[in-house]
Amino acid sequence: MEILDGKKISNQIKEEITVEVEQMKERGEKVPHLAAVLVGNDGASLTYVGSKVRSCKKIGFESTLIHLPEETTEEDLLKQVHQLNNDPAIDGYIVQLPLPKHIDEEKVLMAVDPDKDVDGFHPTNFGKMALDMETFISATPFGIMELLKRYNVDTEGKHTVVIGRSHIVGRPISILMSQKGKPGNSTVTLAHSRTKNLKELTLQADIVISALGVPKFLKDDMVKDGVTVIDVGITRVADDTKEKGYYITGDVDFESVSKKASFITPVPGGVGPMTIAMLLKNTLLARERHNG
Ligand SMILES: Nc1nc(=O)c2c([nH]1)NC[C@@H]1CN(c3ccc(C(=O)N[C@@H](CCC(=O)O)C(=O)O)cc3)C=[N+]21
Repeated sequence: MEILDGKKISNQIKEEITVEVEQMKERGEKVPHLAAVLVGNDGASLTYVGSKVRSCKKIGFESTLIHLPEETTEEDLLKQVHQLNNDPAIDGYIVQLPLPKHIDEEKVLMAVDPDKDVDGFHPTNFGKMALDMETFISATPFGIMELLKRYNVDTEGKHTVVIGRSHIVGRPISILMSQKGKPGNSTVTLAHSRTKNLKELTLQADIVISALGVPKFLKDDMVKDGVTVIDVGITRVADDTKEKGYYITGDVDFESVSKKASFITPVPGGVGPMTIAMLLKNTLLARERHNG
């Protein structure tokens, strides 16, 4: 069994980006500038956005955090989005999800300039991704593909079962895994909450990608020997004995499933840190495009 060490690989990627940023500086070019918009005070969102900003500092990017109150109106948020679209100093930005209930997420994501959409959530970028065109690929699926690539996990002709059909993980990763390329060329089954024979499917899977958000959902009796398991679920479980008041767990019952797996991602330290690294990678690509 080999651990797909997202923490380690994400640090490698960040080091690679740091070198590129230094070269940009030497050429007298502007360095990448990432902005993040956060509405409200969701604990997990604060952690992620904080971690993105810290990473920017570490690798030499400029960063801007726009923290708006929970009561921000949709209109005001859209104004902020247009401001970012029109600000030549900003290469790319993200609007952290989830947004408060009174704001129409789709409307906001549609307003983001596709050329600055380093999350790859805009329909233009999602469409390009689905059509094998060069574009910003959403950070989480991009991170999973990069992890498989760097560990040389063989996906060619293998059966991949994706659990979860979200727009930001399940749907795009099902497309990427089926595309031509390495990694890729996989036969994909996209399972979700209405799937009836899930266990039957996962037992056939060479690769299981779980993006469900249900702690310890995937058990060892649901997978075959030698399976590759990618755990995208990150759930905070309240626990007073922990310093932070919670612990983090994935969709996978790691202890039992890892005994059968040939490759497996841990939580924390797997897909999460890769997501941040690939967001930075997309921002670097945005800057390179703007530099021409
Ligand atoms: N516009 C937008 N883009 C996103 O990419 C986006 C988003 N909204 N909303 C929420 C999800 C989730 N997400 C994570 C990023 C890093 C970790 C991460 O670094 N996790 C650490 C643990 C961090 C912790 O302590 O909670 C780990 O798995 O090791 C997790 C999850 C990005 N997302």
